[in-house]
Amino acid sequence: MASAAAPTTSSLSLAARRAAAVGPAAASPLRRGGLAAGCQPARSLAFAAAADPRLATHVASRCRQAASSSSRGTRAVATMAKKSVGDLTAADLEGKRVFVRADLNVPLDDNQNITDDTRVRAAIPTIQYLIKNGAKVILSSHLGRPKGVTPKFSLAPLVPRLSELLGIQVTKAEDVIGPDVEKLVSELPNGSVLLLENVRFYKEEEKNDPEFAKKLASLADLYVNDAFGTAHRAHASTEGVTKFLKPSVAGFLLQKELDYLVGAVSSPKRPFAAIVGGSKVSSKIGVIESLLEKCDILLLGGGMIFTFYKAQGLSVGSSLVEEDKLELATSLLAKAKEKGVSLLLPSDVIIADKFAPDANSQVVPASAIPDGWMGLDIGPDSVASFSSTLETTQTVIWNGPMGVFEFDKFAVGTEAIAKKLADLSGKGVTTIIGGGDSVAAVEKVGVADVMSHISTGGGASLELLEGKELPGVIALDEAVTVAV
Ligand SMILES: Nc1ncnc2c1ncn2[C@@H]1O[C@H](COP(=O)(O)OP(=O)(O)O)[C@@H](O)[C@H]1O
Ligand SMILES: O=C(OP(=O)(O)O)[C@H](O)COP(=O)(O)O
Repeated sequence: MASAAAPTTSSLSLAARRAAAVGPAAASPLRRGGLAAGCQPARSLAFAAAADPRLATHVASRCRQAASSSSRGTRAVATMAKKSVGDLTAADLEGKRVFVRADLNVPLDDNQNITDDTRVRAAIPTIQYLIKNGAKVILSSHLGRPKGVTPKFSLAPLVPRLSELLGIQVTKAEDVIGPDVEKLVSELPNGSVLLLENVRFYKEEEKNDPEFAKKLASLADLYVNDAFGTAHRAHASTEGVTKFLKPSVAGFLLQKELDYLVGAVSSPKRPFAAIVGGSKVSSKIGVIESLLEKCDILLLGGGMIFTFYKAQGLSVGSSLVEEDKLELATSLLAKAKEKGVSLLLPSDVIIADKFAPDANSQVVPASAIPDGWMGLDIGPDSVASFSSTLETTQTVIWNGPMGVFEFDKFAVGTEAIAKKLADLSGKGVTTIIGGGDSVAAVEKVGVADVMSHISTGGGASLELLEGKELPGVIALDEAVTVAV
């Protein structure tokens, strides 16, 4: 946009105002804490506003500050901000067929009962907004990784829960495309929902086949992507379809995820601590390197610490070690030093004589792991020092458990960190749980509700934290900015 005057984020303020009109339904059910008060990037501001109307006023004001404080910053708005479903009014939506891609990939038990409905609940605000504005919602998702049509991966078990949460009867199609689906779509009244069958029953979905994407698009007038958990996949229903449907906009859940995982992490309230755990350093290299650019404190736990210990010349017994990553571990330690990041490794560990829930265990200093024993959790001194370090922070992001938390005996460190973050969240610290096993740990402890943000995407959140762009986000329309 060529203008001598600095562009402002007027469109974001508009988004904020429109989001405010959405009402409480637009607030994500996952959101419990407040947004970081630190200077957020403008994209995050827009997303915060749309995802949570309570933030609208704050966001509009922050957007003005961002616009006036830095023309460089506002250029970033123009290139990064995505158009939001909250930008669409009843005039845009009434009677329109809206293709909504959600991530309803929920766990089912042997009787096809949903065992964790988090993703269903997280999808509701966007659908509710569309229904209330008179749209005809064509809802699409995958479930599992079926190879062709597989009855156990049908989306049928989602219908009762969706209907209950939305307060209307959701209709289900037996297919994804084709004449029967087209007929059902043509019969949809305003403010109704048609759930398509598992989009991965067509191999063309994962191949991002343009003809298949075109057929999906032909069902609708416009597109909303709210499938954060699948936004790192360039599939027909997440990326391909945007080439045939305009506008293509972000849903409220997608916005909220980006708000926290990009916004709060890029411009955090400081001190900003990252806790990274999990099994292997190799699967977290990207995220550690990226976080070292942003955080003040990095706490490491989980199986990866033994590669760091060994790189420092300590004996690690039969703990998990990636021999080919010893140099990398050394260079990450050096990078932390160079960046002035305070990197903490556990000072003690809980070791086991075998990898089993009933293994014999003992607590030893990190420097004294005997041969034949393996470290499966961080020890009590480490929990205490990690906790007191976390006390000093204002923003914490956590990805990966501190130990083998699936075994009760070695879940203590992970559970203690989960409780500490819950405690900090209650004191106003922004706490972000970045998907995957850390979410399972937080849920196991029963403190999920108090965290500022719990991501609904494991792989997607990891890619975002690594600084990667997600195809499902990139493909969406840019928010319009205007010069004043
Ligand atoms: N000390 C350890 N030794 C072996 N495995 C571990 C250890 N600590 C944690 N793990 C395992 O790491 C796994 C999670 O790793 P990862 O997939 O990288 O994390 P996330 O899913 O949070 O991204 C868990 O299954 C856990 O049992
Ligand atoms: O569950 C999902 O990802 P996650 O296990 O990384 O959170 C998403 O629904 C994506 O599924 P996929 O990894 O089969 O593409």
